[in-house]
Amino acid sequence: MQWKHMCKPHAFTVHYVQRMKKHRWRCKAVTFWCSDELLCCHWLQALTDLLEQQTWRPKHVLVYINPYGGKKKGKQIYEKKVAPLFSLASISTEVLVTEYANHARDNLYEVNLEKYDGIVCVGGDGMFSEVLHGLIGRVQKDSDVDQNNPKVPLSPCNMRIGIIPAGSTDCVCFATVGISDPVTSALHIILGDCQPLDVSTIYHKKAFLKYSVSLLGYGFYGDVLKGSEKNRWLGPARYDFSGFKTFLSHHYYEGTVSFQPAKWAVGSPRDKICCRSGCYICRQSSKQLEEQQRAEARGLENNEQEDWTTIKGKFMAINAASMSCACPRSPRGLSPAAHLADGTADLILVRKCSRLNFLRHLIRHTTSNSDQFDFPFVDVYRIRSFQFTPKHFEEEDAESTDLGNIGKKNFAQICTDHPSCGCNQLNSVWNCDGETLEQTAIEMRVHCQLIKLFARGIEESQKEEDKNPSRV
Ligand SMILES: Nc1ncnc2c1ncn2[C@@H]1O[C@H](COP(=O)(O)OP(=O)(O)OP(=O)(O)O)[C@@H](O)[C@H]1O
Ligand SMILES: CCCCCCCCCCCCC/C=C/[C@@H](O)[C@H](CO)NC(C)=O
Ligand SMILES: [Ca+2]
Repeated sequence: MQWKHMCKPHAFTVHYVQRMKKHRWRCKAVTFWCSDELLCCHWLQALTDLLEQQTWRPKHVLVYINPYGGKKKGKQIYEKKVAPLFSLASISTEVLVTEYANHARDNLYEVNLEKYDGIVCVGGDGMFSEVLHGLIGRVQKDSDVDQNNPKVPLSPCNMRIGIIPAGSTDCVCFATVGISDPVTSALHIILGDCQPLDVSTIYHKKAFLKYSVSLLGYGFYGDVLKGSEKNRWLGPARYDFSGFKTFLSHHYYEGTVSFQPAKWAVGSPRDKICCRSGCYICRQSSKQLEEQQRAEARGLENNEQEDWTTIKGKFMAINAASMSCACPRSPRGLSPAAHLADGTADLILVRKCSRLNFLRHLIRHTTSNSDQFDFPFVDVYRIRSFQFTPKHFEEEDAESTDLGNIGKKNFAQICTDHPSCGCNQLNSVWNCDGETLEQTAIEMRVHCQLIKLFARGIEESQKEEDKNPSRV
């Protein structure tokens, strides 16, 4: 609210949020005036009191800006579009423009977090991942939890993170707000929205590697990312360029995938029930998971023995999506019915197939509305954890004494399987929320609602509500 000197004697202006098309929000203003000063003051006091009752709204936030993400406009976006809204909403800020990669992550280990009501991250998925690692790591350190020990439950983070999209894909922002738009995201922060989010931990030989909230992808999306890093100068277009090249190279990778299905989960990857604000599936699944964990703690169920499913094969892509992974390039996402806060991920296995078939699958998950899983070479499972071991790793483990032989044997296998393309690529890399992982043999486990964002999930559109009137 703001006092204004106007031609009328007494007036005040109320700024409010207006919903526009496609989940975009804008800030609008309406000015009230009257000739009675006392009445005007009463109104103003009543509104101020109401605002003060909204204790979930942040008052002081810590802002990290990556000046090099996306089109390198992070600083400009923040100064022109976000800072004026924060000041209008009386949110005070401390701003750190990062000077090197991992600056924000390292800073989060040192800073006095008690001073802040939230953290704001201006950048893309990579920058968000930095902040995520800094915050989760810091909370574990403060609560004496060893994040490197896969058996210890992690402490949840109550400090919310807001994402101002200024990257190339901005998948986490898009999938939690419904649009990549800095003003909309700033308004969600100002209103103090809260969206819990699942976080996956990734280990190599039981040693902690990374956290992930969106895509953990091997094969196609690993190769797209690896190729794109060489062409960072192309900005966001580097993904399309690398995507095209990766598609032409048509590699597949051999290995073994084992996973634990999320038996308690309500919903399945092909039920077409998308995660929306106040999602019923997330609420029910997280409740069931809590019950299951209590039973496990009492020793009624032994999760270590619980049935693992194992699939050996040749894969074009292995994608674990902890959320839909919707983004402007894939508006429904890699797994449209995956949920933000249900404690599960959708594991998508795309087995070796022809180029044409792979293209059909790609087109379905990037542009068309048809079911991308409706192919005989694609399988999808809702899981709580999974492991992947590439074929050569299994062999290396078995014959670790004779490395020369393994090299020859693997090269021979690739050449006979792939006579025409002459490829010699044994392994892909993992794409972990847009960062590459060095290790290929990994284990992933989902932690239900480990962090919270300043968001509310994607709001149901009128069309969706008409289709699913009784959902929420
Ligand atoms: N000052 C800096 N100099 C160099 N790199 C930085 C700096 N600050 C952050 N980074 C790193 O830049 C990387 C990419 O940033 P960001 O995610 O913002 O953009 P992007 O990669 O273009 O977008 P997306 O991840 O959405 O595809 C991150 O991994 C982050 O760690
Ligand atoms: C035949 C051409 C195909 C082009 C494919 C282009 C890429 C499509 C992008 C969909 C990605 C959705 C998953 C999001 C992943 C993000 O975590 C990550 C980092 O921002 N982005 C990418 C592209 O890996
Ligand atoms: Ca999930």
